[in-house]
Amino acid sequence: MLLINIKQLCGIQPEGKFRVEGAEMQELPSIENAWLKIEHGKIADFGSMNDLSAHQLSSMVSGASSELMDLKDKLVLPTWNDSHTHLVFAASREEEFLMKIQGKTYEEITAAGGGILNSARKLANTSESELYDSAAERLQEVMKLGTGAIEIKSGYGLSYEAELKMLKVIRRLKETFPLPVKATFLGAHAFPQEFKQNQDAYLNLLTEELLPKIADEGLADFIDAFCEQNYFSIAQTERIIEAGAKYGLKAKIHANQFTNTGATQACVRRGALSVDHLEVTDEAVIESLKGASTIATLLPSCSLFINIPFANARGMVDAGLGVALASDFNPGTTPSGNMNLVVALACMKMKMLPNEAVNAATLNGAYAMDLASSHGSITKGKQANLIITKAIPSINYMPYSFGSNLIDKVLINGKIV
Ligand SMILES: N=CN[C@@H](CCC(=O)O)C(=O)O
Ligand SMILES: [Zn+2]
Repeated sequence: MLLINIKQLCGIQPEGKFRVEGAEMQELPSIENAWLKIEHGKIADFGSMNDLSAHQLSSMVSGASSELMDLKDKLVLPTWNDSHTHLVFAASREEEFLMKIQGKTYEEITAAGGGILNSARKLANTSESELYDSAAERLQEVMKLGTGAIEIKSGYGLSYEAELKMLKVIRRLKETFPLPVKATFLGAHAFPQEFKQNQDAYLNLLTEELLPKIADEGLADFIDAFCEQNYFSIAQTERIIEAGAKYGLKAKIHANQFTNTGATQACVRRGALSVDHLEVTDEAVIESLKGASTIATLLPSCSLFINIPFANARGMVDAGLGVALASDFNPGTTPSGNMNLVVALACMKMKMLPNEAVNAATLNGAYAMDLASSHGSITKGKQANLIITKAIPSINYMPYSFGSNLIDKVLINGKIV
């Protein structure tokens, strides 16, 4: 396939560049009036139309005659890489939405029988095939909205059987969809009612029974815990991280969503791949991330939906950190997997410049899923997972015109989805 007359080819990075940080995030290296060639699902080559002689162009075009796209006035960029979702769930929770509109907080809704345990009750009575069908529908929808790689967590099972059921659904999504799907084991999402007074027994179930089984069947790529007051303490989270590490699972941890009690610092010390949320932070949190391999993953749609602070993206990037953006798609705090909205919110509510937000949602999102060697930028040899926009004036127009769908086509491995 050959794409020609691309108004702007955005997000070009050299091989070996796996994330962008600090001031570098403002750069979105691009070529105007570009071409790009796809072979075997990968980016084979690209360049400026201006550097092609008429002869070179005509021989390239005749070689690619089967699939030639003339993209005058359209932009091409890497697909969004959504590194934090809970896309497998049994049912929506719009009853909680009404409580929220009436002024109840997330904690109050949870205390009234909502929250994660509400989703777990619903999932316990839903079959694997029903779960697969609804998740597949959501995944198809977000792919069309530009998502070209995704992480999906368990965590609405909270029992031996139901956690495995969720992870098997994710495995089937991996097998049936063309985009990379990374599975994260989030058994430590909330304590089931029967373990509330015996938390150690639940941790034993997770680390001594479930983890060996999950590792044996290759059902997870990462491990996660909800490190928060009334959920998992720092010590419990550390135990989860260490247990995962024994089986080669890197940690991606829910941290600093509602309180700032040292969760991020503990995860950085233990070499987590990412710390996610970070709505409530201070200078010490930012300081702990400097020079770390751990990336901060920010979820602005969650802040919008449950009305909590937006993460201090500006402070983080100005301090030299790299940040990733993700959707947090889940039925409770973020019933949307639309990464275009995430990018727009990052600009409107977190003071990120459009170039920074695009980098955060593409290359840095890939980094947060260990996918940056194959995804996240326009680089020869990477997978041709690309967004082709409609005719728009500039990349800035994407977050600016936040209510419109500006995507014309999405290519995954060079094929239109
Ligand atoms: N904070 C923890 N987990 C989810 C919400 C889970 C739920 O309410 O169902 C989140 O990332 O926001
Ligand atoms: Zn989450």
